[in-house]
Amino acid sequence: MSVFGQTCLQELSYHLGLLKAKLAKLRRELLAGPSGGGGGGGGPGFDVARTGVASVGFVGFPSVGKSTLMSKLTGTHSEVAAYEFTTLTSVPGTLRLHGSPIQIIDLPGIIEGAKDGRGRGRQVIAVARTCNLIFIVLDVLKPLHDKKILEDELEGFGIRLNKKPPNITVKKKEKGGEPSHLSRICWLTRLGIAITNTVPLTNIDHEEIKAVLSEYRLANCDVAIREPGCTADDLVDVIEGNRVYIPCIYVLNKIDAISIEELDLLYKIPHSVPISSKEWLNIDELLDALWNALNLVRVYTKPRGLAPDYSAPVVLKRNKATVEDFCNAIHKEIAKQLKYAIVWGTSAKHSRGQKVGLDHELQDEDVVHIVKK
Ligand SMILES: Nc1nc2c(ncn2[C@@H]2O[C@H](COP(=O)(O)OP(=O)(O)OP(=O)(O)O)[C@@H](O)[C@H]2O)c(=O)[nH]1
Ligand SMILES: [K+]
Ligand SMILES: [Mg+2]
Repeated sequence: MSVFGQTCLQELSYHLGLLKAKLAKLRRELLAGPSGGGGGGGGPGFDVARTGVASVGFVGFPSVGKSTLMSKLTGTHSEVAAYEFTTLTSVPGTLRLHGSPIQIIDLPGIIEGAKDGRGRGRQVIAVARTCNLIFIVLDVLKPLHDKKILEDELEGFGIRLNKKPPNITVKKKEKGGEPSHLSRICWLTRLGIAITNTVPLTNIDHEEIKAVLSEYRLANCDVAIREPGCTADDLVDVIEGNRVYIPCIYVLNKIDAISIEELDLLYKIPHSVPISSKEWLNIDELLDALWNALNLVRVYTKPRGLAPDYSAPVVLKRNKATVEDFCNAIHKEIAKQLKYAIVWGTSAKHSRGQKVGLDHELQDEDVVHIVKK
């Protein structure tokens, strides 16, 4: 490629990075504006009293069958009707799955433009942001079109679906202040930026990185990228912070209204489960997917000389499942009184039980016996 071509490409990358960063900043300002934040878009936010070990929020267009599903799953009444916007506020219920109480939150339908204040969309998305799992409920007769719109609405509110936080760190260094607009060009030429990538970068280049950093006035910093697919949007996410990474299941409802051939095509959508909430079809698969996505760890307590109590597990989150977390879930004094614990199950080294301390990581269905000092 000619030197000229190379320079053009670099400039293009740079401008692209700049645009992405500017867009993210504008979006943040819009959300923080007078009608922004968790509330806005007319009326106060929904207050949901939290119960259970984890929560699942239902997001979808009106009349896709959210309330039908929620009512049947939990036995809690949530109005169902053929007209749109039947549900006007958040309606929580409890589903008991594998001995674990899980909060299911039915929400009003949202429409395109929800994140920008249309309808009660912002309140709905604000609740979804605090859930451990999101069900995007879709009508099988128009799933792909609606899916994209809903994803954009949630994205715009800082929610990242089925995604891990990007493996990028941006560390500010001490020296250097904010440049004025006039000195911007000189400033860019003497940037104190060090970029380290431990893997080849496929979706971002150094020009784009520099552009994003300059938009955020990060003149002196170390950037480390440790995964190949990172994009400028990922970098922006890391700098902006305030993003939430939530698993999502696409619930493709009303399969009773389509043919088997059409159903085969639907199965190709990643993270999706086709169901009929009205005819109660394929709900087992949905519950399995729900359980797996929540990534919970059930721990059974074993009192001295007795069999383990399998009816009431202590339920922990996968990355917060040490013996200490287990103790704290029972009573906040127990960890202090612990001499040691004996663990049986996947996390134990041998089947006759392993003696462990507070920092031992527990696995699903482990049995624990606490020995006090
Ligand atoms: N054919 C069919 N119809 C369904 C199914 N699930 C729900 N419906 C119907 O779809 C209509 C809307 O159901 P709702 O449960 O009120 O839908 P919603 O998503 O809660 O609606 P809003 O609260 O208005 O957003 C009702 O007439 C339901 O009977 C299904 O699996 N198959
Ligand atoms: K409805
Ligand atoms: Mg409803």
